[in-house]
Amino acid sequence: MASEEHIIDLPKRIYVGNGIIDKLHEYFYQLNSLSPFLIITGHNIRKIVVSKILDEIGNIESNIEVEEVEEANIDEATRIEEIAKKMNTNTIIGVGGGKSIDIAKYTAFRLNKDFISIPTAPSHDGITSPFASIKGLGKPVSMKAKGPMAIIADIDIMSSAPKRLINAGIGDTVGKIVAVRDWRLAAKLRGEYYGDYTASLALLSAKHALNCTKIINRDLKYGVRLLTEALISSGVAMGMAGSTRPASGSEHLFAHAVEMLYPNSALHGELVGIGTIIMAYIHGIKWKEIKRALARIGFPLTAKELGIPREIVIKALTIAHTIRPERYTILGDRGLTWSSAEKIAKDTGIID
Ligand SMILES: NC(=O)C1=CN([C@@H]2O[C@H](COP(=O)(O)OP(=O)(O)OC[C@H]3O[C@@H](n4cnc5c(N)ncnc54)[C@H](OP(=O)(O)O)[C@@H]3O)[C@@H](O)[C@H]2O)C=CC1
Ligand SMILES: O=C(CO)COP(=O)(O)O
Ligand SMILES: [Zn+2]
Repeated sequence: MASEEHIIDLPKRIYVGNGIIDKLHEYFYQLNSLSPFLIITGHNIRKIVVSKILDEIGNIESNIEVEEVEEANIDEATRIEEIAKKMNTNTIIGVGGGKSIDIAKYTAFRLNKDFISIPTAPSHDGITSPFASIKGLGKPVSMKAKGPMAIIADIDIMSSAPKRLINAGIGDTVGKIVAVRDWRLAAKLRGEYYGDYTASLALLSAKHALNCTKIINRDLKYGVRLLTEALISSGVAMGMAGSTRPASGSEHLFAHAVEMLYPNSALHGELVGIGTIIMAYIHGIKWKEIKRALARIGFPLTAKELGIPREIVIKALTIAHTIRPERYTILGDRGLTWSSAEKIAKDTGIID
């Protein structure tokens, strides 16, 4: 069965390297980026990174505004959209983690402006993807947004992010092992279109993330570079598929369910990592190997370590299948019962 027609949304340029934030002015010139610029960032990143960006481009290009966001939710998105309209911006730049990047790309999509992605942590694969997770829009899953015209990934900055954020990026990426399995299952059982090429690309990212767990403890910068490339590539897979299907299956449904029931308790990638172990167990694939790899980097592997009550884990497993019923996964249409969810969470060591 052929997929529906869709536009493949890919970045024009990807800059990756050490200390490249100092070359920003040159890159903006190469990209022919149009001012006024609106920079979307978070409170911490404004101090650590945006000040450097302003030093680099601000003295030449004075037409810049900086706005901090607290959460990727619809209220913040609406506020930023009003600001962007008022200043008549042409280019929206997301500088930070997934939250700032998502608000930037969502606003750029709404107003049909250019979007530039400047990640400061390798914590999620939204760096490249033309999708954004905005809370308060009804469902906790991502929606269409603007893909970046360019990505500027400074490995020095990304390596200086807290270890927890780097580990979260590995968690988000190993999740593709399950996402692709779910997709294949949907193709077999439901006749859904399965994109072999984009699935392979997502799996390649997961393979590199697993490999990263052997490298990152002894060579942080090389490990972060490898991980960043895997995250970018996973975003490309989503852009090519025209959906998050290659990158999000039942492991993400579990993460979304926990986030709904117990908001802001853990990072997105941490929940995806736990979800991957659980769903790999249900699929009957290498869940122990994934768990061992994550243990190597000090990834939180229990609900206790994440500060999430065991009942939330079990409840999340029982409702995960209801979050995106149109996307078939190993959880099927009926999901897990309380007792089976409890057994699986115990067998995988996520709860006592
Ligand atoms: N669109 C997509 O396809 C995807 C979207 N996502 C979304 O991304 C979000 C998760 O992103 P994540 O990055 O984990 O979380 P956040 O963007 O919330 O960032 C977490 C924290 O890390 C801080 N931070 C970022 N970089 C650094 C750094 N270099 N040094 C010190 N602190 C830093 C941020 O600071 P500050 O407060 O200043 O920003 C923030 O406080 C979720 O909302 C998720 O849904 C995830 C995957 C894919
Ligand atoms: O987080 C994502 C991919 O890593 C996006 O997935 P969702 O479409 O489930 O929000
Ligand atoms: Zn994710």
